[in-house]
Amino acid sequence: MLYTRASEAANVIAGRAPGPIGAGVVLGSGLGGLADRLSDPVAMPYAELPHFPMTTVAGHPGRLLIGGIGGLRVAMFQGRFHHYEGHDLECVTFPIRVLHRLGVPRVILTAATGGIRDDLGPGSIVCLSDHLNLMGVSPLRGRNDDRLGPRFLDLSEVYSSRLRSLAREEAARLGFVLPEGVYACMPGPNYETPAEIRMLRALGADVVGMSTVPEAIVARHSGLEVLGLVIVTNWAAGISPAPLSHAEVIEASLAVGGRLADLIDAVLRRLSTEPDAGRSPVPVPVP
Ligand SMILES: O=P(O)(O)O[C@@H]1C[C@H](O)[C@@H](CO)O1
Ligand code: HPA
Repeated sequence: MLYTRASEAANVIAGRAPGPIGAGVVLGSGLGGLADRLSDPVAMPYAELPHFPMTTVAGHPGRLLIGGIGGLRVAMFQGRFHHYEGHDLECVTFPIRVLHRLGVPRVILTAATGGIRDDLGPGSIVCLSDHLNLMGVSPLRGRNDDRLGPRFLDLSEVYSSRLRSLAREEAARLGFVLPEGVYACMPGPNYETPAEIRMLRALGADVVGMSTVPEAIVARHSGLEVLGLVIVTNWAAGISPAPLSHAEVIEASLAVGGRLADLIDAVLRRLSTEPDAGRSPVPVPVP
């Protein structure tokens, strides 16, 4: 059962890195370098954690690091699972269920994306205001376990307006404007066609990717606050003058990753000053 598996993984993690954790961060393609900001990190390869699958995509090393950033203990997933790798969405979102069982109150989701809106070219950092789930399935499909969250979940505000304005303020302090945008989640692994990008633009999408949305839905199901910060690594298909490639995505992520790391670092330091910063000495023992 998912609840039991997530609890077992949480128990092992809490045993190896005891103490409350104030935030989780999921690092997207080529963004793993953010983990270098952690002080005194404890590294746990996914292979050493119960029920974790293996990552298979370049730029997703596959380990969990727990360490400090400005007074806050943070759990960083250096590598995520994607639906297109063949994992079902329960598996893709397992790290979020584990954060919930660890009692972590919020998660920052990061990703590489293609830019659709005219002002969101390569190198842009975008704060997600909403999403379009075009994967064709919800990660909440199947029997609901009420211990994990409600059957029918309200998604009126997936991406916390409180965290969004905090991120905007911290970006301004760092000297740049943080635009907001709507993320369209496509199934992948192929990139989109130019006709699909025209469709996504007409639907109101600003950036496009192949992840993040299942994690965001499960995080809300679990009662976590969500902040989505993505980088634009390329113009989307049909807008880009050249064919798209994952090598280009990784290269662009590495180029902008430092600025995104500065922003996330600043947001986490700011959160560390909040009264509930290091919530919850769980995990709850497996029943
Ligand atoms: O894990 P993210 O969403 O950052 O990875 C993006 C989407 C695909 O996995 C890959 C395409 O280049 O990068
Ligand atoms: O153009 C893209 N499309 C989908 N996913 C992506 N991830 C990075 N760039 C893209």
